[in-house]
Amino acid sequence: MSTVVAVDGPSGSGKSSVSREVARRLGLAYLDTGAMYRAATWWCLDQGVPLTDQAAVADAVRDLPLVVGVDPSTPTVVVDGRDVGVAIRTTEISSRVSAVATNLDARAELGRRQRAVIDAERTGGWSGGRGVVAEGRDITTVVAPDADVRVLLTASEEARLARRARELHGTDDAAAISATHDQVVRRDADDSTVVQFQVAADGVVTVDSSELDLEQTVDAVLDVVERARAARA
Ligand SMILES: Nc1ncnc2c1ncn2[C@@H]1O[C@H](COP(=O)(O)OP(=O)(O)OP(=O)(O)O)[C@@H](O)[C@H]1O
Ligand SMILES: Nc1ccn([C@H]2C[C@H](O)[C@@H](COP(=O)(O)O)O2)c(=O)n1
Repeated sequence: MSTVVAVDGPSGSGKSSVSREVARRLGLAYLDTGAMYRAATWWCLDQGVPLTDQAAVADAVRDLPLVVGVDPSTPTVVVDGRDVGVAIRTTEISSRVSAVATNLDARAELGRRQRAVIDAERTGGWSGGRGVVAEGRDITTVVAPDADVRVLLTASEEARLARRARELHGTDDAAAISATHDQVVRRDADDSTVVQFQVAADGVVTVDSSELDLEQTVDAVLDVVERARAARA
């Protein structure tokens, strides 16, 4: 029986690192939906589409030539034949991606593609139909509300800022925290105007990683999956 695991949460809560490792350990596919929003943003900029032009962004996203690879050991993001795995992680993309993420037509198109990937992995696909861990902001609520396991991965703002600062600047001193504010707090505030990922919806299990390290957080999510599987058996 295949398993679909949906993970949402704010920036820096650990969704990507934790979901990828959970997928790897369970032999499931891994879908990073934030990477799709980032790829769409990269494409708009590459094509000279002004991010302030909502209709033009929606058109560009509808035609986005995107292929995502869902092997958790080597997830890939390819746009128009170009590997953009590194390019979509730049500060410029991080600071501009909310313009695409708050475009409702772009959300509809990317959500449709995400559902197609999840359905393919549920029934066949990369891991032979064993399932998928899909993470983002609206997977538990909009994209896959019917997932077998739904998790909201949270952490305090303080913990999330410190993690991102260490990742980007190698330190979590005051200057690094200040430089990270836009990528975590401002971005979440903008994204929250169109999607709810701060509070767990009904039936969604909250895992708070504020006081956990990465390994402990992976174990906590694996525990939620195991309990859901046991309840299903
Ligand atoms: N429980 C944890 N304890 C300490 N560090 C963690 C923990 N979880 C993740 N990290 C680290 O925090 C950073 C952010 O994690 P990650 O990119 O997985 O977050 P995210 O929720 O996917 O963020 P975003 O939505 O902005 O992409 C990474 O450097 C990661 O290694
Ligand atoms: N399901 C999703 C996934 C992502 N987003 C938005 C929110 C972020 O600003 C952006 C990039 O995500 P990240 O790579 O930082 O997780 O994409 C969304 O709105 N819905």
